[in-house]
Amino acid sequence: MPEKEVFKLSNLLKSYEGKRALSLSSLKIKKGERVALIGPSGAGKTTLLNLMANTIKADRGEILIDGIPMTEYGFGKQLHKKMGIIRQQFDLVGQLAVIHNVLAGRLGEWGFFKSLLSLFIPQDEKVAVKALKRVGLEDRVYERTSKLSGGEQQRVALARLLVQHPEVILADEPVASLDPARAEDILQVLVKLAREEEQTLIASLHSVEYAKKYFSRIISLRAGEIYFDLPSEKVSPEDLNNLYSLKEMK
Ligand SMILES: Nc1ncnc2c1ncn2[C@@H]1O[C@H](COP(=O)(O)OP(=O)(O)OP(=O)(O)O)[C@@H](O)[C@H]1O
Repeated sequence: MPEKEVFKLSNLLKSYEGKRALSLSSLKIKKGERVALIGPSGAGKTTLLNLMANTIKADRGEILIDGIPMTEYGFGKQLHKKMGIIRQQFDLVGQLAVIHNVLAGRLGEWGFFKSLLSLFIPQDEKVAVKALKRVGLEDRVYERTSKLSGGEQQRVALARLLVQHPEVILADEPVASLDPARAEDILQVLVKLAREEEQTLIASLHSVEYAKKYFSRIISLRAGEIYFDLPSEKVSPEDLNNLYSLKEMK
């Protein structure tokens, strides 16, 4: 049986002020794949993730999610159920208790009043506590989020993802702002959770070492185009040298 494609991108073009940021003819990502996006600064990694998350629009081309055009999903609950996003800035509200930030993963499903009520009496508390247990923060549930370290805050963002339980996780530089030990720790948790939940994971990373260690497929971008797209174990030092060399840059 053929494996199911979560993403099928064709003839995509995105420019900013007339300058091409990303152009790709075809890209398919299968359900359950763990894909790392690598490449020099400005190569188009964030642009690609934002297009996949529907937070920006392409100038032309088509994105199919589970065979259905992105445009048919709109910005509603359906897409929220499908995709979760995690960024290096964590996108947490520091003044709120940890539990409220975790339960923000439910906002896409809750109506306005339930969301508002939850700020006073946390709704689905058990679900949030369970998620916090899985990321090792069960003793910080009611603490103010800003009091947590960067690594702990990123774990809160992971617990929020667990509560949201999307089919696909798009992670934009999820560990860039952490020190190397914490970065690896968070990446390990992220990959483990995605594997356990059978989620598709697509993450942009600056560390080639982590890309090779934790991801099965590496897509490299350079100057807005796919430079190579290979199983991790097939990526050679020469591929990487060429990818990051300054000489041939367009
Ligand atoms: N909002 C914007 N307005 C104008 N140009 C933009 C905008 N966002 C991105 N760009 C340009 O598009 C190109 C691709 O940027 P993008 O952020 O996708 O790269 P990246 O690979 O994620 O880089 P980095 O690793 O530094 O985060 C760059 O030339 C960038 O300057």
